[in-house]
Amino acid sequence: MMAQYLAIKAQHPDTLVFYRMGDFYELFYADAEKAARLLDITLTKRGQSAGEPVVMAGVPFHSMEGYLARLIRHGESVAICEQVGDVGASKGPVERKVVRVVTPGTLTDSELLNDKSEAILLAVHQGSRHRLGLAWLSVTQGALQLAECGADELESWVARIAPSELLHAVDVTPSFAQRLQALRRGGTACPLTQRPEWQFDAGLGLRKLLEQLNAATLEAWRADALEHAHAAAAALLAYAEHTQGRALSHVRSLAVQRDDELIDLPTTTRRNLELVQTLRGEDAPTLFSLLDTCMTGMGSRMLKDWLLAPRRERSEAELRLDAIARLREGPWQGLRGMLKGCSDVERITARIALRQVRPRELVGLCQSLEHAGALAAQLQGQDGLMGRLAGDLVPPVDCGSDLSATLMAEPAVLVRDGGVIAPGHDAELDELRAIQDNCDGFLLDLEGRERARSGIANLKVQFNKVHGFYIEVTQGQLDKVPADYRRRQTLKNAERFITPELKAFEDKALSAQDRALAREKWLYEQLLDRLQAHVPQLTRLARAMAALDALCALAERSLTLGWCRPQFMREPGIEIEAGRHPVVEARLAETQGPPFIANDTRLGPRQRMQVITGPNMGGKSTYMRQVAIICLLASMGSWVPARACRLGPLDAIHTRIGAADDLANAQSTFMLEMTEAAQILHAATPNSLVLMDEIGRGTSTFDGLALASGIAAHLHDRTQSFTLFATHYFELTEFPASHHAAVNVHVSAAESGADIVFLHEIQPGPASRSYGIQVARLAGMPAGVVNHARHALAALETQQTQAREQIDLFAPPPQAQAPAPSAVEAAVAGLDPDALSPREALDALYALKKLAHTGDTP
Ligand SMILES: Nc1ncnc2c1ncn2[C@@H]1O[C@H](COP(=O)(O)OP(=O)(O)OP(=O)(O)O)[C@@H](O)[C@H]1O
Repeated sequence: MMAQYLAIKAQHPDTLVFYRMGDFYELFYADAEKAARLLDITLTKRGQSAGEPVVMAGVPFHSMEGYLARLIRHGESVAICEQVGDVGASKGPVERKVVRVVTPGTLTDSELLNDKSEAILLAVHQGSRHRLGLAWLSVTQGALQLAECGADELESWVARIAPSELLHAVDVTPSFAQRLQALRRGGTACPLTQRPEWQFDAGLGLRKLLEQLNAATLEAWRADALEHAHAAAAALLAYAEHTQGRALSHVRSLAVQRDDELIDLPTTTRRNLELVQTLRGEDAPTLFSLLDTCMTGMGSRMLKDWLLAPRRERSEAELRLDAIARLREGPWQGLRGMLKGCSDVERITARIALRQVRPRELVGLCQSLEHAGALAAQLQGQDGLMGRLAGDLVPPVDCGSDLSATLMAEPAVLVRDGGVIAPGHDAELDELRAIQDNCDGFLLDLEGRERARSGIANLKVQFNKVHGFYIEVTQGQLDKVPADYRRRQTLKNAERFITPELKAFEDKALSAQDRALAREKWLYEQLLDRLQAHVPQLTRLARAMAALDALCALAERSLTLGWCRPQFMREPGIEIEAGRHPVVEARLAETQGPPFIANDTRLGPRQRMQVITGPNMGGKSTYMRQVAIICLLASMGSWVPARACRLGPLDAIHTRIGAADDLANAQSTFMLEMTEAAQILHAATPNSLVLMDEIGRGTSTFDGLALASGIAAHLHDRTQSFTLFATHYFELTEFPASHHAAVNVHVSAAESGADIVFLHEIQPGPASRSYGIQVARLAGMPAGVVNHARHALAALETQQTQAREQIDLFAPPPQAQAPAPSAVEAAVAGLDPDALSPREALDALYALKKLAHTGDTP
């Protein structure tokens, strides 16, 4: 057995092998030690192999899911090795095989997956000339995606794709290896899995893609020239198939992502805007947690996808806005009622294709198909997006009826336990089940008949596990035993017999159970075969259901939270009337705090930059974020928290807000701040929205102020992005005076005695002062400290007014002075070749040579 185990283990060196032995999965040696540590299970030693005791640890097969989930969370992969041969069929151990490999990126079990997010497997291929090929896939979604990018863009792509596992070739260049390690350290950490180099082969990838999509060329997807991505796809598909132990017949769609098609949302932006995670790394309250009132997991996943990958092109967003407008008018509540009981059709469909689906999931699918039919009927006659969804929601013909006719209404959890196939579906199964059910009746009947035949009144027909069925006759009655009784066993006071009739019954009854189980398994496989044909249509249906769910959630949000429909315009600009920050507003409402104060925003070609000043706690960050969030919501096709909103073209949202020390990457707060700012200055365009919050505060005042002014000038003059620039440097309020497209605004505050009241209103003009000391007082700073600070402030202010010298922070730097000519240059300039004799020319040449050598004047 150990030889068999070691042979299997050799094929899965980096994976924990769960080796099935009876009711347990056992792990051996290093695997056992690792599992014992991660799962807190007992390590034992048994027997000997090659002279050493065998170290092992096991988990019961029926609670495997829980253990698997914990291992996957630790980034481990597990190969599940089952007994596939018949016990006792051959000599030696039962044949065993790895039936599938569970890895973080290829999970399909509903118990192991988070229903609000996808497990995504990403393969990255290092191509030539610093280009990378990317291919990714969610096995449960069955949608392949390809992209190519520059090597330095890897991090932002990985952040956007958010993979659960990343594949790369064993041999990569040192610089690429460094990038991969940086990913591991960064916020986008995911397990890295190495695959053999030869699996990243472009030709192989192209062939596999064509096969998968059943197409002759990839032109229709504009993917035919993406060689690096083909290479990544080759490794991706090979690995996914390897883990599932079969081909992925449900993977039939392909999309190519080009970085100029999506609105760029760098990692920092996702983090700073708290789109799906708070700054502390929690799931709520975030923009997504506020938006997500979906009824199904697949709806939530689609909504998240819309939020994180908004398109620059607006036609799809317009369709969604139209659909939300329709839903608001009436049907959203009814539709949500129908969506409520629906199962995760998307994941169930993938599990059908992978033949891993469980009976109860299919019953769930059957009910969901009824709902889908009802939803389709409700949407009948609509045009636009809703019409498209209505078409896709029509269930495949006969699929539901087949499921309901084949399966019991409440089947057992696992097919191998039996009790899954409905009575009346299969005559043979019914007969086998009848034998089991009729057992008691038959025995009573036989007992009666035998008593009458033999005249033995206390004769009993019984069953035990060791001896099977028998007729028991007590000692005193043995002389009445009929001639066809055969002795089976002798006890002290009785004899046990068997008759040909009882023997025949025994054979039938005992085998009936096994045969019924085998028959059920076979019938279930037949059902799976029939369902394969419906997989493409079920996939479309699932996507439509998810989209409808997401749209209904957005319609509900827009009504409940009082949002408006945004308008897109061709001209550049961001115009928001009475905009609000939805998450801050919701939190204030929850805590019964003061109402949220709405603010207007008007940015356009003539007014591209707002320099925002005002007290701490005044609401600067909230205001800036709300503008970004409103732009993002509009771009994904959602209504927005405002009274009106008009939005011009948008290609990116960049943010530089606050600074958390990135100790893991050994970057100081200031270094990080400057790195992020530099990235923005390089990447932003006139169609980008840039939020800069208190840039420069991480260093000394003069350095900080000088840098902040330089950055503001660059954004204004060079990149010309739409910029919200919040600052505590009052000096920067002079910026708009010399920069035509910049204006001052401030968040208002009022003083009442020594206290300060925040009005949270954005008003034109610069703030008059900063109120830092009042805010500190509000925060509970000891009176002594506040008093000290007041005096110090007064002293500093007087000193500054006296010493103040008018410095023009924003004047362009003087041209660097042209360097003085070198000694050689000066000597050459003094020569007139026409006036030199050959001898003088030769002398001059020697002199120059010497000069160049010593740097001396001749
Ligand atoms: N428009 C608003 N209406 C009501 N309350 C608001 C508004 N804006 C901000 N607030 C409240 O004020 C708090 C502080 O806001 P915010 O963090 O935006 O201030 P800030 O000016 O950026 O402060 P700092 O300069 O210290 O970073 C918020 O948590 C919120 O509770």
